[in-house]
Amino acid sequence: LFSSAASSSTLTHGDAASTHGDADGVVDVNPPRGTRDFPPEDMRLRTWLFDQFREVSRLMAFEEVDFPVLESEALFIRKAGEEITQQLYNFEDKGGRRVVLRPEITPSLARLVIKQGKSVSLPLKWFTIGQCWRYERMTRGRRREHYQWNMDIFGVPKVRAEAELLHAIVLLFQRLGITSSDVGIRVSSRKVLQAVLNMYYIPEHLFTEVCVIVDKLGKMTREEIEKELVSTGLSSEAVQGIINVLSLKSLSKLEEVLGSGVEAVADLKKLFSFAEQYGYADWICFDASVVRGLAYYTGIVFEAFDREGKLRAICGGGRYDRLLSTFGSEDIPACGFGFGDAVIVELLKEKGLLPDMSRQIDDIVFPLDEELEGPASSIASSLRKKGRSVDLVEDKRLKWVFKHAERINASRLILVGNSEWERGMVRVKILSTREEFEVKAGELE
Ligand SMILES: CC(=O)Nc1cnc2ccccc2c1
Repeated sequence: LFSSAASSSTLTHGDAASTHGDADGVVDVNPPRGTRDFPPEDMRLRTWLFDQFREVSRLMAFEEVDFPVLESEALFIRKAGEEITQQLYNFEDKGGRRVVLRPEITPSLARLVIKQGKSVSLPLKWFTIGQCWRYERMTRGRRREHYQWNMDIFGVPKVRAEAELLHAIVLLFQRLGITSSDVGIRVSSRKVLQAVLNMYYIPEHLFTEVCVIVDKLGKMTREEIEKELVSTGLSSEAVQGIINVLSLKSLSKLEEVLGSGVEAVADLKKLFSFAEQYGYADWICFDASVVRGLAYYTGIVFEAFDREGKLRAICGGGRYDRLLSTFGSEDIPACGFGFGDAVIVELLKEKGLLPDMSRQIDDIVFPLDEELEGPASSIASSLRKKGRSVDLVEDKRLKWVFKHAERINASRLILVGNSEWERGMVRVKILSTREEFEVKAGELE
């Protein structure tokens, strides 16, 4: 989905002195820094991907919802030091209101659930595909926007909700031709970290902060993580305890460390047994280092990764049972995931799985001279009413039309010529077989 907006091409107006644009009247044709245009070919790929998101949402019986990209800043002010809240695309509008271009979707979902209040019956299964924004100093040249598919379940406290979400993710990968040898999904629970902090009598209020720090494992060295953890006031033995547990990759080892009967272990065991029943067990693996970087997760968390380790996380999510109370409402148990539009396309390119994105049109209708433009239009109109996509072409030489027909993969070329039209006929050329014949204009379909 990357459009080649690299060159700083500029558009010169006919009248260089045009009023809008820069001093010398030229307009920069590139979109704002960190954003993309979607010219037709890129848009066909994006539409194809979003159609896959929609089809999986339909299979899972989720309902589509939507929200403004613009939200109150208050929805995203959190104190846990997450990267996403330190890069808010925020500003003050002309009414003096603090607003943001949303960096994520979940808070908007929570807002709507609260707003709908008593009028919705639980469980709710909602999905949306929406653009999200961040404002980064351009030092890193990264994108400032991307599109995310979000699937969320409200009102199901047990891990069968997470099992449903994982099924949606696996269904999506399978639809794209990705297998469990290409991609895995690391699964853990924040209750693992909670249990460790309890073992070291660490106060509850440090939990979220520790999660955000630990999420940087893999992006920062172990020493840096330890330093950050110590700076929150943790004892060095607590830090060692955390680091050790986070390196665990087997549930039985985890049970040895945390003891049996710990909720985290029970949840994960149940989830892995559900995975067997769904038939996606070979897609998931326990990995205690998965915590995800969002402050509000409270339970199971997961992220999909490419097994070659070349790319960033493909998608991720988890349980967030306490988010609504941070907005002053009664809590409703919830879990969900976000699936971005960028990494998945890089993966498809890597695996040679990008679909053929060429155009396809049913018919080209072409009047062979000017006074036949009227009849050509009536033919185009009747074909379109029958559901045929018609490209009505005029003011072109026949040679161009044949080239154009190939370029847009037209199935038929319908030529409206004088000699045929006088007899109420048109000439039809089937472009795949080259066969050509005359048809009564009224019998075209
Ligand atoms: C790979 C990519 O484009 N990431 C990306 C791009 N824009 C964002 C904007 C908001 C939040 C996360 C974002 C993440």
